[in-house]
Amino acid sequence: MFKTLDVDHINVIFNGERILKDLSFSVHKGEMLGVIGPNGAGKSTLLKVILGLITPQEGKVSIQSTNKKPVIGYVPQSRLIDADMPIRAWDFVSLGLPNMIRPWLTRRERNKVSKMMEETDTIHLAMKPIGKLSGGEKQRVYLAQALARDPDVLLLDESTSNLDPDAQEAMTSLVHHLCESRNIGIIFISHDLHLVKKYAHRILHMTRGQYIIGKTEEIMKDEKELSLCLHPPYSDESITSVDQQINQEINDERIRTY
Ligand SMILES: Nc1ncnc2c1ncn2[C@@H]1O[C@H](COP(=O)(O)OP(=O)(O)OP(=O)(O)O)[C@@H](O)[C@H]1O
Repeated sequence: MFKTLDVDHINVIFNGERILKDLSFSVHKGEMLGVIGPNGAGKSTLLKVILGLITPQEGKVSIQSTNKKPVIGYVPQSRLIDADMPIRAWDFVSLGLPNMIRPWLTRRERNKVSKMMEETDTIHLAMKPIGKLSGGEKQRVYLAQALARDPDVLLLDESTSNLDPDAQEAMTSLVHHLCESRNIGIIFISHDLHLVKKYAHRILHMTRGQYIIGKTEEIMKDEKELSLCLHPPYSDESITSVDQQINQEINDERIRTY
């Protein structure tokens, strides 16, 4: 059973530039931490450090769990999957099972795959080729695959951002439900403040080298300011003369074409 994930004084430097600076926080069981911040703030880097894909120059990540080897599930924003890939959604989910050294599945493992697909409402897609599923269907299948490992911690990197608003809401609500029913820890990166506000228990707001972490209502107190900081308004002054020239050429082309 999962207890806590501790991120302890993490420092990451890329090409002499400090991307993560002395970042520390914890995620507890049954908690969903929303991570927000502008492009380049280091959000994905943080997830890669937790996954062990990037070794920080300083600091460490530890997971307290009754499992001898704590498991991390990961759902990316998207995956390159060939539309003609001859693999069914059911088999794709089974690839998430731990210790798959046999070429066959035991009855227990088969039941597990079916259960994960039922929980993520994808069982009706089980026999369809993965490449033929819609974006929203694929994301739910990726989630089922990540859950098949019985993760202590689940990491989602903008994993709903390609979906329409209803599908985003449905998937985030499902993840929120799984977090509480399985008592796992979830970290989800999102640029959608509405979703973060509704589903995160706490929020980590990252900017380059500066972090604020707190309860959702606390961080969202200045929602308008936060929104401006994450999505700066479009301004005519930011258009350079080169941009203007390109826009003019595009308009001229349109006039010529139509
Ligand atoms: N492997 C790497 N080598 C060098 N620089 C990197 C590497 N990975 C990321 N960076 C740089 O680190 C910074 C943070 O990148 P990161 O992907 O973590 O940002 P992010 O907050 O997830 O941004 P976004 O919201 O755009 O996804 C960026 O400037 C990026 O170019």
